[in-house]
Amino acid sequence: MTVEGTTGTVHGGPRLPQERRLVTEIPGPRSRELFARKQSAVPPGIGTTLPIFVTHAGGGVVVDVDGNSLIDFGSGIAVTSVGNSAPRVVERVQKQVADFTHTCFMVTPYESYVTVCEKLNALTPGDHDKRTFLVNSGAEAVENAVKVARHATGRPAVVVFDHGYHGRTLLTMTLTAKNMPYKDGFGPFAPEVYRVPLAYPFRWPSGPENCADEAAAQAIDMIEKQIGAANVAAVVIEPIAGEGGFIEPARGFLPKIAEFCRANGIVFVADEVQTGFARTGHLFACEDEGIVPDIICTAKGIAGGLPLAAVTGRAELLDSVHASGLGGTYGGNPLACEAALGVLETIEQDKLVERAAHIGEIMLPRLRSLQERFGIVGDVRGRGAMTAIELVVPGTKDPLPAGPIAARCHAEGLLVLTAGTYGNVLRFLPPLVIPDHLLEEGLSILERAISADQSA
Ligand SMILES: Cc1ncc(COP(=O)(O)O)c(CNCCCC(=O)O)c1O
Repeated sequence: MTVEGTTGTVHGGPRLPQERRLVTEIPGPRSRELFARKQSAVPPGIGTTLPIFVTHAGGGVVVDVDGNSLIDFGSGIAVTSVGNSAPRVVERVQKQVADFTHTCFMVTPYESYVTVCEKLNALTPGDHDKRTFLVNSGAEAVENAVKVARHATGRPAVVVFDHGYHGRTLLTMTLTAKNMPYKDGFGPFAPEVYRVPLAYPFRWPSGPENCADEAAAQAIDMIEKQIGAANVAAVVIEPIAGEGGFIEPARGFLPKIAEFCRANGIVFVADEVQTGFARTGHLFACEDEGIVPDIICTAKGIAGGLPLAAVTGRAELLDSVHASGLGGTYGGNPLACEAALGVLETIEQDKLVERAAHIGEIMLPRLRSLQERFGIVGDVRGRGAMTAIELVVPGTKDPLPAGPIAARCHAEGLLVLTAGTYGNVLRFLPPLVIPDHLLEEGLSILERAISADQSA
């Protein structure tokens, strides 16, 4: 079956009508009832971007309990890249769930775990000998990457960057930059974590042209003078900062940092939890500047919604850990492993890397036209199906909250997410299988939301 607007034949394809359909206000009455129950059962610390309660999802839409069909520009935060309930994922998981649901790979292993690791060892950047092990979340993957780096190097320090996001566990919360909502009140934090500047072109003081060289020089100087390069186990960086605001580091920055790590025996850890698995128009975002990380952490898009994450790295690093020094009960659950195999098949057979690049070719020009028309659009950035606009007071770099425009989009049936250290970024993460007509319709809703905001 070919889904209109895709670059290939989408296996099976979404079973839901690929349309925006509003039959009530957003959220509708049934969702409002359910939200009241949520408020009585779930603490408010678990936030809600858009309080519609979902019953179905697939292709480029989510359908709620009131019968509304909304355009999905969120993918569950960059997770359902191959589409919700993607056919190959469903087929594999349905068979697996009827065979066995869990044995704990450390107790009695099973083939699918090994197959996933073999594929990640082959597909991730670099042709060196690699090993992979599987965990349950992005934070757990980053935690374990740091454990391995410290164990392999015998060094304590970890270097991260302004605007970085790495998770909500004690260590990954410490690695994360933004205080509210991620860190406030949860200290004391983990020791031996140090933060250096990120090459943020839009906000670099001397302008984007000098950003890569100056930011790299400042970061390296801080490492050498304040930490000591010989004390650093790992540098952890996102090839595109996700929660921090879809910041593409100025070109040249990542290669300089990677070279510094190589020259000083520092483990370069690429956190591709949000950028991985075709999202940016490459299978992995590191490929864009030819970066070969020593360790790469992946999650989100890896298993189409099933909880899975992976740590893939140089064999000599991962093999340095003593027997049973790594692990966890559920890591590499068989259902999630089958889902991951379905995802990898779908990415390859439905040419979703090319599809992501195509989505970027549609979205970025439209976002740049918004920048030309509306002064509040201060920056347009991103790659493939991971793009964003940063909102500012016209003529300044002063942040404008993205929430009100996101709310206008939600009311019109477009699910969009915000991001950014300053809460002023609208980010766009559509499923890679979204049909072109829904992309176009979603962009038109965004344009109307910005225009209405300007008129308000
Ligand atoms: C780069 C990068 N590394 C690590 C993580 C953490 O991945 P987990 O699977 O959420 O633990 C993320 C998760 N990003 C979404 C966070 C949602 C929220 O908690 O508000 C990421 O983007």
